[in-house]
This record gives sequence, C-alpha cells and structure tokens, in this order.
Amino acid sequence: MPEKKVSILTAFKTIIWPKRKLVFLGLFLIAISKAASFAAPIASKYLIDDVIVNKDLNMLKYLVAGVMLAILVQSVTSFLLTKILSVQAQYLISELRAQVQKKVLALPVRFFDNAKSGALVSRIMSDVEGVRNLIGTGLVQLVGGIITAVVSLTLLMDISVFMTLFTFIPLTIFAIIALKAFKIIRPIFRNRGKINAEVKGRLTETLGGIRVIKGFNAEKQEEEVFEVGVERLYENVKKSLTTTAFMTSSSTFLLGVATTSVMGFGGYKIIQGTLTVGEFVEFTVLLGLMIAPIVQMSSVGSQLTEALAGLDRTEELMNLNEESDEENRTILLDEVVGSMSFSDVSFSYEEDKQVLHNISFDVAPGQVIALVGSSGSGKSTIAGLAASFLNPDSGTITIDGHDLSKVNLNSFRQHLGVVLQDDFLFEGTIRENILFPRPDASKEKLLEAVKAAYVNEFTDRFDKGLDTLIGERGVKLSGGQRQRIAIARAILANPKILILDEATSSLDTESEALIQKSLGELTKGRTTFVIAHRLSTIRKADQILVIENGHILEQGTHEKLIASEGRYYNLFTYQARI
Ligand SMILES: Nc1ncnc2c1ncn2[C@@H]1O[C@H](COP(=O)(O)OP(=O)(O)OP(=O)(O)O)[C@@H](O)[C@H]1O
Repeated sequence: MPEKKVSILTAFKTIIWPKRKLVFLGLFLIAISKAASFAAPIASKYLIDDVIVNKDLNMLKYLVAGVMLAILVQSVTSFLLTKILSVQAQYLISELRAQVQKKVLALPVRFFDNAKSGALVSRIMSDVEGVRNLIGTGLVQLVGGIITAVVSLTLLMDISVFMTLFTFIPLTIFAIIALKAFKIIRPIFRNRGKINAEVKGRLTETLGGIRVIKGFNAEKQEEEVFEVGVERLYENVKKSLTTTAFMTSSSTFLLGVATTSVMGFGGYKIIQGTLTVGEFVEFTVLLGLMIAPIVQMSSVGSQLTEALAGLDRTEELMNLNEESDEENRTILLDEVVGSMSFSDVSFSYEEDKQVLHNISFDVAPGQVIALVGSSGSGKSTIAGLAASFLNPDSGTITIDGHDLSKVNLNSFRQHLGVVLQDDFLFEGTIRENILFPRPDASKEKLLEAVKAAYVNEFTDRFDKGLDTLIGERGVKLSGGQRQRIAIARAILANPKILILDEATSSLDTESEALIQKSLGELTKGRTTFVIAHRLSTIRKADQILVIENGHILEQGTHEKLIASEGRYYNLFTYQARI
C-alpha cells in the first residue's frame, strides 16, 4: 500500500482554514509583537550616535519610554498568543480525539482481529496531538520568524549592503541544510509513531495477560520482546538526533562565520569612517533578530514535521471504510419477530481458505439453536454471521425475511444481545455493569434482571450489594458470578436475537444449576444461537446443528440425533462418559 501523506495543503484546508479567524488573529498579534521587537535595536543606534554624542537628556527620556512601551507590547502579545492559540489547539485536539474514537468504533469487527488495542489507543490519544503545532504556536512562530527575518534583512541592507550580503552566504547554506534535514527527519518521525504504538500495544497485552505470563514463567520472554521494542525506539530517536545534532552544529559554525565577518568588516568600516558605532551596534542586534528565527526554524520545522507525521497516521485511519454502509443497508427494522435463515452461506476470512461451505438452515422465532462440533469447525463464524459482525461471501442470511446484508446495522443490533465466553466487565459497580446496554432502565426492570440471573444470590452477601465495585476485568468475582452478571445484562437488554457463547469452564454443581436456571430465563422467547458446551443446554435446544469442517453434518433434535447414532451420538456418549 503506498504511503498516504498529509500535505501542508491538506492540513491547511482541513485544520488551519476552518480556524482561520484565530490563526489570522495569531498572525496579527505576532506581527505586532515582532514589530515591537525592532524598537530596541533601532533605539540603540540613536542612543550611541545621537543621545550620548549630543548629551541629549530629553531625547534619552523619549527613547527609554519608547523601548519600555515596545517591551510591554511584546509581553502582552506573547501572553495573548499562547492563551488564545494554545487553548484553541487543545480544544481541537479533544475534538479530533473524539472523532477518531468514533471512527474506530464504527469499524468492522474484523478490523480489530488484526489491530492491537494499545496501538489504537496511541492513534486516538497521541497522533492527533500534532495539531497543537499547526494551530498552536508552531506555525505562528514560523510565520513570525519569517516576517522578522525579512524586515531585519531590509534594515540590514539599509545599513550596509556589502556586510549584509557577506553574512547572507553562510545563512543560505544553513537554510539549505535545514531543508534537507527535514526531508530526512519526517519519515523517521512517522516511523517513531508506529513503533511507539506497537511497543505500547504489546505492553498493554503483557500487563493484561499477567496471569498467563507468570503462570508459564514467561516473564523473561516478555522482557526480551519489550527490550527489542524499546531498542527500536532508541535507534529511531538516535537517528533523528544525529540529523538534528548535525543541523545544530552546522548552524553554530555558519553563524560563527557570519558573526566573525561582521566584526571584521564592521571594525574596518568604523576605522575608515564609513560606519558609525551606533550603526555597527544596530547592525549586530538586527543580525541577531534575523538569525534567531532561521535557527528557530529548525525546531519549529521538526515540530511541524512531527505534527504532519502524526496526522498522516490519523488520516490513514479516517479513510478506512466503516461497517455501517448506509447506502446499501437501507432496510430499517422497527420490530423483530425473530425468524432467521441461512441459505447457501459460504464464508472465508482469508482468500482461498473457505471456512464455511454452503450452509443452509432455518430458525423459527424464539427457537434455541445449538451449534456443536469440534474446535475450529466454524461455530463462532456462524454466530458471527448471525450477529452481522461478518458478512457472507455468497448466499443470504435473512431476518424475518429481510436480507440481513441490506438491513441497517443499528436497527438490527438494537434487537441483538450477546453473552460471550469471556464477557467483558469493566471497572465500576455491578449495577453499572448490568445497566451498561440500557443505562436508562427502570429500577424494577433492573431488579427483575438481577433476580432472573440469580445475581442477588451473591450480591445480597456483599455489604454494598449491587453497588459493589468490581476490579478491572472483574478479578474479584468468581467465574460463575461474572457469567451471571453477563446474563443479567442480556436479560435487561431484552433482545429478540441472542448470541450465546457458553463458557467452557466447569463450575461447581450449585453454580452450574444457577447458571442453567438463569440461562433458561434468558433464552425464553428469544431466537438464540448458542455455541453450546453443556449437555444440558444442548438437550434442551429446539434444534442442534453438528458442524464439521464448515459443513452441517447433522441437524435435528437431541432425540432424533441420538436415534440416528451418527456423529452427535458419538460426541454425546463420549461427553456423557466424562
Ligand atoms: N479472524 C480470523 N482470521 C482468520 N481465520 C479465522 C479467524 N477466526 C477464525 N478463523 C478460522 O476459521 C475457522 C473456524 O473458526 P471458528 O472460530 O468459527 O471455529 P469454532 O468452531 O468456533 O471453534 P472453537 O470451538 O474452537 O471456538 C478456523 O479454522 C479458524 O482458524
């Protein structure tokens, strides 16, 4: 894939132009501030050549007052610049973060199969920070610097064309070096963001999977992976440092050459009588004013380069296709009865590796359909298709007779609920976790769900009941308790279509019985696709699909499949023995 770069022009159009009023205000302020900065050098010429020579106390007063005023103007404008532009830049950063997060959430589930969550976090939080340098002080400083350099150059030429041209040669060489350096640095910065995201991504996983790591005594391996990551980061920073160091040292050298020539030629001209001491001093100070922004350009330049590199990555993300596809998904489902059917559905995650082959079956409203079969046979893929997380390569899935691929996703998913194996509970109270899909549910509804899922059976024993805080990932709850919270959440959401991935972990008989009862409550009246591991669930199912290698091998009720003494019979008798 060719790298897509955000040009200054695109950045200008999408970020700077909409904020033009502020940026112009910034430029206006910087122009005033820079104009005021010329007061001191010009005044010094008059101080030396006129005030001191003529002992003119009256003029001295005006001169001092004038310079004081200019300094005051400079301080006020620089304060306003930071206040207005930096605040605005931060506001824009928060707006952009929200936009990027919204975009990420709108991407298809498959996108997340291949993306590290840590890397995405970095895209959402860090990459957009570059805006600070575009709207904030970076760009304005650059423009201000250029204004100062041009005005100083004119004034310098006015004092001595020859001396100015002589100092200009090393400065031009420096400018060329600086421009070349930016070209080298930009890809390095771009890469840095990527490495940073990868390293953070892995680190997040490491910390999240601490039990597995410690359990397998695999700390060393993680340490090594991390070391390689930070080493890559170090190498990247080192590369950019070498370039910046070269730039800084060449600037020191070339500026030194310029200063020395001013000393030499200036001294010579004063002795010759073609330059006054005041003019010499003014020249030196103005030269400083001209050089400073050119040197500053190197840091502002790298800030802008970094900003654009971050925005490159943001842009890449913003250009991805969202899953909603509203142009083609035009059917709105206000009510759902719950019949679903798969006809001739095939699906592959990767080209030429079909995992489901011509699957066809019908589910009547409110039926429980159990998917059984060996690992990797395609059960989760069928459930993913039914949940509209995946789209069939060929064939059709219908909901109440409507082609699911034409149904508006939001309108379908408001009738959908999922209870997954490792259901995610987030930091917060048990109540918040249950209310999560329906934050506005009434207290009665909440309590009904809590009862139906037998959550009160354990929360009643907690001091704070439903308001007990659960640690990150619910570590303070047992597996069975977590499952019951997930079930209560689904009961409260009251979906018409339910995807249930039954947990494989075995629980003690009492918990098991409670889970069974609550699952019974949950599946009542809902079309349920269950990736079933428990015999009790499978036995109660209205329909069982035995999936092998992406095909439906057998289909029917428990009694029917047992009687036919096929694959299901073998699976069942094998499990029953254990
Ligand atoms: N995101 C993915 N990318 C590529 N291949 C995948 C992906 N998810 C699953 N597969 C492959 O598709 C096939 C079917 O997987 P699926 O998860 O549907 O099986 P399953 O029957 O649910 O297995 P299990 O009971 O172990 O969860 C497997 O061969 C698997 O390797």
